[in-house]
Amino acid sequence: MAPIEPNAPSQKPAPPILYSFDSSDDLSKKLADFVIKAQNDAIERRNKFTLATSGGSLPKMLAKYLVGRTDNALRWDKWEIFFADERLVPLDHEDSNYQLCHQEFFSKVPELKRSQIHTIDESLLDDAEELSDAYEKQLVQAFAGKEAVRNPVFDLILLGMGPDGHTCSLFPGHELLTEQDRWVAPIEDSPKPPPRRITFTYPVLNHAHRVAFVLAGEGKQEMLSKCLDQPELGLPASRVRPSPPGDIYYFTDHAASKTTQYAKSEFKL
Ligand SMILES: O=C1O[C@H](COP(=O)(O)O)[C@@H](O)[C@H](O)[C@H]1O
Repeated sequence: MAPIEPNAPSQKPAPPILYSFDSSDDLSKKLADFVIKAQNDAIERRNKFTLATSGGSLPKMLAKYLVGRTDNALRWDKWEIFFADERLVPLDHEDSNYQLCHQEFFSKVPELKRSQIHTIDESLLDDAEELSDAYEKQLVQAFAGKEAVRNPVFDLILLGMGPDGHTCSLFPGHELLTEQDRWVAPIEDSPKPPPRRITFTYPVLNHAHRVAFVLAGEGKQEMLSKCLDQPELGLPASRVRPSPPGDIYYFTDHAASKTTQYAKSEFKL
């Protein structure tokens, strides 16, 4: 999608910043602080906060310290939420990333209006190409409006990582790893069920202001090490390297970060 606008000067992406916390509870607490900081920066810049979230283990950790706060830190009316990937099932299906986020998060925030949450068009479930294009149009409306832009610039994209190194629905060895034109692409042969999905592509992931992987537990150890210590393997997750001035963060607990040799940073906002 969307050519136009001159290319940004090519600079090297910033190296990943790795945070490791004592527990997944501590991780959730710091993640909430980080999201609030991203929200505040975005509102100051553009008076809205664009967030893309993933499914899997992320929504629960994300919601833990964002839901039910009493400090008025959250400006829910400024949020605009997208899905970094979605499964092509009805929105109330147990495999739907929207449904998972709704259960764990959105349903517990009455201030969030349904119109602030960009879901797939269920009437297009039979046609992955058309559904994907329609979702991309929602991004175009949110980020381009009347102007043409080369890429959307999310304030924050939150990602998970599967045991094969996939992120969003970008899987090892898949042709979508080289997609450079579309912002959103269909995939009908996902090795992880369900097979039919849509996913953000690297042009979206790598133009965000902030991208954060959120990884807890021993099950994430091997892939985290491979991504950070051996980027030359080219795993889908390790290819997420936002162009300057974007930054990439890894929020982990000690169980996940036990074996990586990559330098850990002290968490500060
Ligand atoms: O299939 C998917 O998997 C990834 C990773 O999930 P996790 O349970 O290992 O955290 C997830 O980020 C993605 O949104 C989802 O569709």
